[in-house]
Amino acid sequence: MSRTITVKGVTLGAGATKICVPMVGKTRQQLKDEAALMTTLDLDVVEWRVDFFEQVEDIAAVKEILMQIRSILKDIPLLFTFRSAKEGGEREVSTDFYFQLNREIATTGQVELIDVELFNEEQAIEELIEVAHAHDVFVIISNHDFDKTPPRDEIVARLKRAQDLGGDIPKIAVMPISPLDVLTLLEATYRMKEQYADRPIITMSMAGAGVISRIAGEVFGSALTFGAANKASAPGQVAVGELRNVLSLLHRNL
Ligand SMILES: O=C1C[C@@](O)(C(=O)O)C[C@@H](O)[C@@H]1O
Repeated sequence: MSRTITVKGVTLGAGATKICVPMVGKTRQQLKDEAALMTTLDLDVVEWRVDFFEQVEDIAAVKEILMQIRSILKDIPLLFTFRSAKEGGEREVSTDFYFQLNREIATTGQVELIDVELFNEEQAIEELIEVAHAHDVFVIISNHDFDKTPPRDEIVARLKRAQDLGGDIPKIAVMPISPLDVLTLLEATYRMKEQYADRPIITMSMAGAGVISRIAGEVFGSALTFGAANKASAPGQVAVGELRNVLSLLHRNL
């Protein structure tokens, strides 16, 4: 497995931490406007958080607007994410629908990456990865804890599990209760990167105290950070322009 992943000319896992900005529109019009806004920002990857879309349960409608988003974004790499309510997203759907949606989108040729949540049946995840890879789509395997920060070794274990399942990019987002929790996340990130990871990983500690983790990725080993345009998709995301300045500052001094 390669230590870096390159999508449409953007390399994750080498150099400065890259920036991903989520689109959180509810309606078709909002999504089209948001996609146009994305093309004006200094970002590397766009995430479509499809759980915000009011017609998400209609796969044909999702595909139709996806084509339009794709044509507006042109060559910007696109990550497709349905974030379930239990992991901080906007809604819950059946597991069958969740996998069907991801499977169908992975085969459209319109997205470069999909996000699949780790806490699902192993076989279903492996089957989805197979379909995605057959269509040259990379798979992020993610986990989110909006209530707390698990112990360091548990964070590392989840990232390892995502790697062992065959995810191209293991990812975890956790909530700090105290600033020490942010250190726990950073230490877990560094450990994973140094001792186990053979591919890029993404980690973040959320909310205000966690902001430091969203900018320090290049130091500790997180390949991608999420910044906000109009509306954040999770607590602690900083504005994309400011984010680039700080990431560049760190990069120049490393
Ligand atoms: O998983 C993540 C990370 C995130 O939760 C964050 O904390 O920045 C934001 C989500 O949109 C994305 O899917």
